[in-house]
Amino acid sequence: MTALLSLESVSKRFTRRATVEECLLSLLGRPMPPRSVHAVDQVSLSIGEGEVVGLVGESGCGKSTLGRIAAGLIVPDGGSALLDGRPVAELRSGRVEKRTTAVQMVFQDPFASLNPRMKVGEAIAEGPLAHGLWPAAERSERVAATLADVGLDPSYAARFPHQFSGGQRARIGIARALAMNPRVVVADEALAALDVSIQAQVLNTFMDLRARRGIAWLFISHDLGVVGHLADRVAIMYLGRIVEFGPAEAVFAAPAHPYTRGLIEAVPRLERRRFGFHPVRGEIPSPLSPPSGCHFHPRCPHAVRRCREEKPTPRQIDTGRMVACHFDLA
Ligand SMILES: Nc1ncnc2c1ncn2[C@@H]1O[C@H](COP(=O)(O)OP(=O)(O)OP(=O)(O)O)[C@@H](O)[C@H]1O
Repeated sequence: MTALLSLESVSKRFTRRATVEECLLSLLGRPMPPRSVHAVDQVSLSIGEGEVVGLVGESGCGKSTLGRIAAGLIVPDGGSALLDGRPVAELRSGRVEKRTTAVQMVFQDPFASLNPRMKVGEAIAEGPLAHGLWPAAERSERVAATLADVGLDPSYAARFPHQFSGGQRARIGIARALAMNPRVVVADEALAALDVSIQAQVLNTFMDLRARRGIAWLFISHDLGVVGHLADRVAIMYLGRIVEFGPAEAVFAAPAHPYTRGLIEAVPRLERRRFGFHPVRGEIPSPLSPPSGCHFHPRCPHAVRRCREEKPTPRQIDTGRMVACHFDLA
């Protein structure tokens, strides 16, 4: 499949300020803890037209940062994010000056960014009117059609944010993104706050939209079970790096990375045979001081000395499948 959106070896570091306590302790001779986080470390990923790619990993592994780079909201320190071969964001003095409207983002709580006094119809129309994507005269019809697209009654346009349930809010978040007529939507934990039954309904909306509108999705979640229902291909991320990537069915049927195996073992809802893999043990290490070599080695049941010393180079194991592990664990 030809890539519509491609991330090519993108990296992003964040530096935080030292706290007052850290400064005082350093005056007393205590070493300063690291202040720089390598949130995304040379990640390459592509999404084809109308494709759903799931991006999975534990909290803090860099999923949101990667999603924001894909949407042009964050400038990577290195590498590039391209839509149809063109940068998703134009920069001036290292800051985003202009970004494409063709990649939109949906967040876990889309209402956090909404003015509580603004009617939902106004909130949906705000972006497309500002970008000249809708003729002002067609505003009401366009809002109504967008609400209908996500399974909501067009009369909801006149209501205020607080009048909606969690599932409806999630749909309105999707509607705001759809109003921009995107080719790719980055959904960042868009279902995480919802009850399981509501999640299933909103998932159906995603699938329906994909079938009708041919939109590609980068679907970010810590929940492999949810991603398993939706994604064509899946990327597994661990401490800033993609450790496994491939067609979702193939990855779930025969996961090649010990971390993927551990995640699958931990998902009760996946209606798959149990593999007898080791569940992921221990806590995710601090991204401020990640382990040497393969970042996963302290939690890996197969780790040997080489894993502590050498960063695994991603390698192809099958058509369209990649794993970053020194060993063939099959
Ligand atoms: N603006 C920022 N400034 C400083 N550090 C940041 C910033 N944004 C993210 N980070 C750090 O980068 C790392 C990756 O964060 P990110 O939010 O991308 O991970 P995530 O996998 O999406 O986590 P979660 O699921 O908890 O949102 C974390 O250590 C986080 O603390």
